[in-house]
Amino acid sequence: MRVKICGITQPAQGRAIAQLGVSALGFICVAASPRYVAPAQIRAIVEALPPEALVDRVGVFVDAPLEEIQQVVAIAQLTAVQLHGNESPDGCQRVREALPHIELIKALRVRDAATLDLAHRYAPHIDTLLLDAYHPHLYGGTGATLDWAMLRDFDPGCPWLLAGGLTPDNVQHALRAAHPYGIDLSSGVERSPGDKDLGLVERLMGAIAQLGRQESGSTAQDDFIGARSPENRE
Ligand SMILES: O=C(O)c1ccccc1N[C@@H]1O[C@H](COP(=O)(O)O)[C@@H](O)[C@H]1O
Repeated sequence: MRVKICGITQPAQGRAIAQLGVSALGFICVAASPRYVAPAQIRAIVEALPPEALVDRVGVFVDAPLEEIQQVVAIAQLTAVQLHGNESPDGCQRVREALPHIELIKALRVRDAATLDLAHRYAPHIDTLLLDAYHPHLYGGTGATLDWAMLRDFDPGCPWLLAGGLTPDNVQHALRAAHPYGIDLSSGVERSPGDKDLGLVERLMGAIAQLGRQESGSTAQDDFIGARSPENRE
């Protein structure tokens, strides 16, 4: 199970969260968000990560120009880009061609079942799909949940991440209902926007490991936690 914790703003918290065994850290590159971090600050967080922590570094953008995305990737040493706005499949393809070695994640904000039908149009142009809850005024980090039952058989044709209002308390319920290859959390593991609660991240990892043990009948958590970006582009 790939676990991405998004909205990291502080080097010490990025480092501590990486040491808890998450697969990816997310950085909000959207100036209007209370979780915004400037590229130089992301770089400082990345440089503070323990060298042994193999953690993906994801920049989150909303309808940003390609040149801006390229600049931030270079300055901040990102390994992945998450497009969280109204980017089209063609727009995703342009980012993919400009940044061929960077994982491309496209977020769809799910308003109803019709949004899920769009997924197949994106799959050929991206590495990973992410489903977040729809909010009329905000792009993300809202804490609103999806209808997980609707996602029971969801298969977009590429790996997908479940986001939207996940917490240590509801993650097992969500993962029994839907079957993503990974999850993404922001507000469910923080004290206030951008200030992560390490205790909640620890509880989250415990809840996922417990579910993995229950489902496999094993005592090892490694099979269930820790997958990094999909190697599906060769
Ligand atoms: O977190 C933000 O402020 C944000 C701003 C703009 C686009 C995306 C943003 N966050 C993404 O929101 C989802 C889920 O958040 P939550 O767990 O419901 O709080 C996650 O994918 C973040 O990357």
